[in-house]
Amino acid sequence: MADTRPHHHVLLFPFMSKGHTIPILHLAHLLLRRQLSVTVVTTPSNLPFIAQSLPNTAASILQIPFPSQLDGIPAGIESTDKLPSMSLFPQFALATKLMQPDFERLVDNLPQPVDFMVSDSFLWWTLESANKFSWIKLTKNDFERDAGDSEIVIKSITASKASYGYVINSFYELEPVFVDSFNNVISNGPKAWCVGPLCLSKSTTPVKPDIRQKPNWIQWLDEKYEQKRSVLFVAFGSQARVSAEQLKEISVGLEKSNVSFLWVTKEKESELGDGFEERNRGRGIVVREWVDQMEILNHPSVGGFLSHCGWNSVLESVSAGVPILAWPMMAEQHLNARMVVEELKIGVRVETSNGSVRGFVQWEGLEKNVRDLMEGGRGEEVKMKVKEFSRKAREAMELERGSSWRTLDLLIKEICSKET
Ligand SMILES: O=c1ccn([C@@H]2O[C@H](COP(=O)(O)OP(=O)(O)O[C@H]3O[C@H](CO)[C@@H](O)[C@H](O)[C@H]3O)[C@@H](O)[C@H]2O)c(=O)[nH]1
Repeated sequence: MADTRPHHHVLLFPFMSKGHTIPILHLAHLLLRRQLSVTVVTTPSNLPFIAQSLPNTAASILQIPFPSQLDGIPAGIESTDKLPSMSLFPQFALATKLMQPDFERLVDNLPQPVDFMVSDSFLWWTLESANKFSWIKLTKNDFERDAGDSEIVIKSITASKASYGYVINSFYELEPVFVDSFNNVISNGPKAWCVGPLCLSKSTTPVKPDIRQKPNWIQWLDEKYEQKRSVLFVAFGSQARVSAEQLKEISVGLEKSNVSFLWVTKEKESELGDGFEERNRGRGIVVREWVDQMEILNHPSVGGFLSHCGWNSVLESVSAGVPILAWPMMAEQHLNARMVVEELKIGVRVETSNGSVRGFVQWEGLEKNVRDLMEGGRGEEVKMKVKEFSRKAREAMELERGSSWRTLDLLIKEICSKET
């Protein structure tokens, strides 16, 4: 007999920041593949990005307005990567609380009851909403070291600690010691559930053949592959802002290194140094559009990643088996970089002129580090190690057998059996 039980319904509410939204959308794919009903809540300007990331799926995407007339936040900005300055981040995050009445109204009117919600700890107030509806809330654990004891961090941590569990975008085999000690020693409350890397969440069986025109940077990478050139991919995520002085050092360092590079940046040519692109034509390419970073990292010509160590970028590089040149800039990226270089040994770290982890990076040091990664030296060692973790990442996500797949199954089972 056909199974006529209603599918469990999950509500996802990503924070309005690309680096926070993307992994939750990957989680949506994993839930949809298990036949769960998925509803994603967002704001009008963020809706197209979400819809584009969940094409041809049964997910429903609902919107609530983003608060207007906020002090210091220009009208129309609904995502942190569009903020004129990252110093406005706390105001932006705190303002999301104004969405609470609309959010609760939306939930009240959903056609299907919600079994559980996964939201972001920066939307700390959703825990309060969840409790009003007697829900169980899951959050991801994200400590912002730089933010110290700011109001938003305190709210976020308080809500996380009171949640049912932490959905962690990682896999057990990447950091078993940390997962075990967190679950068995550190946390006497919510447990960490490693269900990633979420960037590997989509089924590998293509639904239909890829008939799109390849973007010009992928065609460029194809050429480099034919020329047997190994390419350094350079990208600093969706939020990090690099100072004008630092940009110049990067462009000089890349130019002097003689290494092929693909640099994704929003900066104009004048910021990188006049004539930079012309002088490096053939050897390097600068891309100012939104790219498919996973597609680039998985291209066979990409041999290294100069990264700010945003956690998504780290996991994407691990999944693709690409070693990292770690240049942490803000938030928890310094911790991630230590993990990459010192614990996992899948990357090297950029040298700063004064030896401090937050110091200025001069082109001479960068040139040396780039060569070290791309032309042997430490490169070979870290390359072998990252390939090993890439294999383990894929195994963790294997249908029904992988550790992350099974962890998510267990989590769903545990929550859905509790509420009856
Ligand atoms: O042109 C682009 C630019 C970015 N990305 C994607 O955007 C995401 C960027 O995420 P991440 O590498 O984590 O960087 P941030 O956006 O800077 O991430 C923020 O959120 C992360 C997760 O909480 C934190 O680890 C970081 O410190 C914080 O800066 C990744 O999935 C990239 O693949 C693209 O696909 N195309």
